[in-house]
Amino acid sequence: MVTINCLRGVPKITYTSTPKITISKPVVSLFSKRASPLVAIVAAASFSSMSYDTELAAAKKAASLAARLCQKVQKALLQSDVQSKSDKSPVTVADYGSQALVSFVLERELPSESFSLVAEEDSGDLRKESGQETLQRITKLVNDTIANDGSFSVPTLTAADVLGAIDCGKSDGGSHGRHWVLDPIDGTKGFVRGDQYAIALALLDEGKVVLGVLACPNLPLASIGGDSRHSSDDEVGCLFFAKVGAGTYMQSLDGSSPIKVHVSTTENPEEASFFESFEAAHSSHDLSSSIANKLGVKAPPVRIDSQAKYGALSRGDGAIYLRFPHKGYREKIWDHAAGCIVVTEAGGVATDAAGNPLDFSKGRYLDLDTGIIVTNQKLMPSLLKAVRESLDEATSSL
Ligand SMILES: Nc1ncnc2c1ncn2[C@@H]1O[C@H](COP(=O)(O)O)[C@@H](O)[C@H]1OP(=O)(O)O
Ligand SMILES: [Mg+2]
Ligand SMILES: [Mg+2]
Ligand SMILES: [Mg+2]
Repeated sequence: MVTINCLRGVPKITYTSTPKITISKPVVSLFSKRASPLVAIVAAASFSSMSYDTELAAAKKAASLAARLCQKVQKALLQSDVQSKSDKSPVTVADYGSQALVSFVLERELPSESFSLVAEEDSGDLRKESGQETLQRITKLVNDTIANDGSFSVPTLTAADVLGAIDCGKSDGGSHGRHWVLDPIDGTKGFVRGDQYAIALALLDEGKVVLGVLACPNLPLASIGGDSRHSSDDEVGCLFFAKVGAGTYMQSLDGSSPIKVHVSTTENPEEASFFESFEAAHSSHDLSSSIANKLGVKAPPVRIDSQAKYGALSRGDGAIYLRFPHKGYREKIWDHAAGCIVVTEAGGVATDAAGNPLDFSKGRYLDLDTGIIVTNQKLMPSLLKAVRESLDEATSSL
């Protein structure tokens, strides 16, 4: 049985092997030219032989457009644009606007697809009386970005359309079918500070990440090597993309020709610089420092926000990424899905602290042992050993 869940009041179509088709809602959507059941059956039949080219093109377009919206907001960020969520983490008009735009673009560009989106933000706060001004600002940002792009002929979106597009991201994901996975702004704290952030979009098919796109508007096109700061002359704005079995590419967000990228091939930890979170509250800097010492890494850590770390690693700017959130924090799939395929298709390996591959099939959260480590194939065994020793020491000193 193949179940296609269409959100936003569009049809829920259920197929059984008979095939029996049930359409539980009328085919009505402002955005979609929805698939007929016949088209959907054909799509289901050719499921296993998909090349994901159309999906990748749609994902690149969605992330690039969202990046434009974010760049505009970051340039003139107002204090009133930043709010606090119930977990005390920040959210801005750009996080919401980016999520609405990506949701809108995917549905427009992939009209014959089932559409399930697992995304970070929800519209709860925007539906409150206190959220109305923010909602108007987001709606304007989304409409302005669509109008400036010029490739969609749609009526102006209403605030209700924008709320609906944001709430498409409520899917639970899982191991069956296809699910888009979105972090509309990964690294919101970096975004607010004027530093690095990423729009991270991936596609899961039967629980596996099959494509990923990372738009990193502030990441220099040239290597950031051992220094996360860059001069104002450096050209910035990178788009990384990867498809299962097809490698990882990078192009400028302005649309230069893509170049194939590869992780660092160094086997020598002394030459290997490592990335970690800018925010000490997101990852234990003490633990990474202990691991780096054991491994013999000489260079100081390169601290940058967001999945831009995975992008930079995929082109060999550094050789290791260490992430050890503090006790009680649960990693979400949208914080790693796109980055993971970008780095693995570039020849890297991403595992949890025990060396298990990251499993994106368990729903909205990653279920993992302690932390996330990323490096190349050659360095992974010695990195795992250093991680184990450092974790043992940290436990015995408690
Ligand atoms: N307390 C926390 N511990 C670890 N990661 C966090 C925490 N709070 C938010 N994050 C998420 O960590 C990621 C960025 O971390 P870093 O820049 O350190 O890699 C983001 O996905 C961010 O969410 P968000 O997407 O809301 O910015
Ligand atoms: Mg957040
Ligand atoms: Mg995030
Ligand atoms: Mg986010």
